[in-house]
Amino acid sequence: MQFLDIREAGFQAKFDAIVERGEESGREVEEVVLGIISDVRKRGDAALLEYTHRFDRLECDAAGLEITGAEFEKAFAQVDEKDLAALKVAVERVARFHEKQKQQTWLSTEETDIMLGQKVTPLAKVGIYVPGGKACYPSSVIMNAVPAKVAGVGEIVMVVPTPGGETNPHVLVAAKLAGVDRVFRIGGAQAVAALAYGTATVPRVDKITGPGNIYVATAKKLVFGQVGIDMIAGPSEILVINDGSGNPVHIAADLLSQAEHDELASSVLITTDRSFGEKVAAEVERQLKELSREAIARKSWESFGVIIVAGNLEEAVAFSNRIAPEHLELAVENPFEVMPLITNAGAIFMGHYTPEASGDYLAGPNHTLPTGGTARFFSPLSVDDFVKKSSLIYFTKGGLKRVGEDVVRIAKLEGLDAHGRSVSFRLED
Ligand SMILES: NC(=O)c1ccc[n+]([C@@H]2O[C@H](COP(=O)([O-])OP(=O)(O)OC[C@H]3O[C@@H](n4cnc5c(N)ncnc54)[C@H](O)[C@@H]3O)[C@@H](O)[C@H]2O)c1
Ligand SMILES: N[C@H](CO)Cc1c[nH]c[nH+]1
Ligand SMILES: [Zn+2]
Repeated sequence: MQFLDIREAGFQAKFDAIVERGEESGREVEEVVLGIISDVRKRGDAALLEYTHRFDRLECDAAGLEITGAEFEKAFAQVDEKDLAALKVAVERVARFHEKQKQQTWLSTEETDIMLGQKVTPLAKVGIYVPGGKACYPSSVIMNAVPAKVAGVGEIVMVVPTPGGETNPHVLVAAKLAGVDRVFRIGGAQAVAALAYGTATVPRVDKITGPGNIYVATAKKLVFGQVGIDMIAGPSEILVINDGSGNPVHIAADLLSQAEHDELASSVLITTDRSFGEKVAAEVERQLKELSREAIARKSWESFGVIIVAGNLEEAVAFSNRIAPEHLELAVENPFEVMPLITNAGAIFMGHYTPEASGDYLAGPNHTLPTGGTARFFSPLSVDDFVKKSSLIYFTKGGLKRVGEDVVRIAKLEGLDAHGRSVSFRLED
């Protein structure tokens, strides 16, 4: 972990290194992932099975890649009643939030002789990636499938790695509750390639959404164009802005909540109070020892954990905006005063009683969020990701007469005669 002060010599260089976190290793991963994608594209199921064996230690034939009805039934029998109820609460709250995002087809009749609008069409087939390498994520099933369902997607195909062939029953139950149509036990870059290009067993989809580790995030970036993608949602990140108020025990727990996801996860605290920062640093050390995933969280904290002491809240906000974190906690006295100053963040958690984990599971907004500074231009996963829009244009004869001459004029400016004639012929009618 690095403990930095904005006023210390060399701060800027150290800060820039934080912002550029992982760029070097990113290039190496890209080479590996490119190889996997082109292999799956060329050899289909045969390559998919080989990589699944190599990375997930799962040996089966192509038919064995799809989860069967009997496996879903077994999963429901294994799940505790209270756990099932909690998953249902999450589905219900996430659905209620995403219902508000739904957009309708519209036609404007502002002009009596011209009608303009937008037709909203759900995607026919989407692939949702549910991570499963180092942890199981029933919550990611819900966060991806529910908005797809709300949007009216025709078919939802889910992929999830099952290391050692262990299928997590909560993941399967969540898939059923959220309305997933088919589930394949594959993961990593090979699963993304299979969904992008299709194999004899795995259907090709129109868009791939969902979070994953650096291999998954890189694969999605590389297949973009062949298939739609939602965003780059890679290793988790949290940044906490603090003004000295609140409880260091809580903030340490919040920082570790993201560190425990992945050795590549990053946790940053920017505080205006040095002694608060020191207390959080000590508390993180104490809490690390209590975690079942201590090894992962410790590696992440040692490599990408940072505590920064800022001169004031404005300074803290400016640095946060440059980092553009996936999750931003405003652990300050008046979060609603700070929130308008935030320009780059995937999700903003406000106040001392809104731990980031509330959003991971069931607050309602999506937990699939942009990472690696991409919150500068990406938004959280939403219903919008599962629809496409077509423009609607209708001219009456009068409408064309009213604006047609200007069309002809602009066509002339571009030297495109046929364009102009397609209008002028009609004007002569
Ligand atoms: N940004 C978000 O919205 C969000 C949400 C949830 C989780 N996450 C992140 O998702 C990730 C989940 O990671 P995970 O590892 O548990 O599961 P994962 O499913 O993302 O990755 C597992 C797969 O990675 C591939 N892989 C692992 N090592 C490899 C190697 N050396 N070469 C090639 N491929 C390799 C394998 O194919 C394996 O199946 C974490 O980084 C977590 O922070 C992000
Ligand atoms: N924090 C993750 C997004 O970066 C989402 C998640 C799922 N389960 C727990 N956390
Ligand atoms: Zn989390």
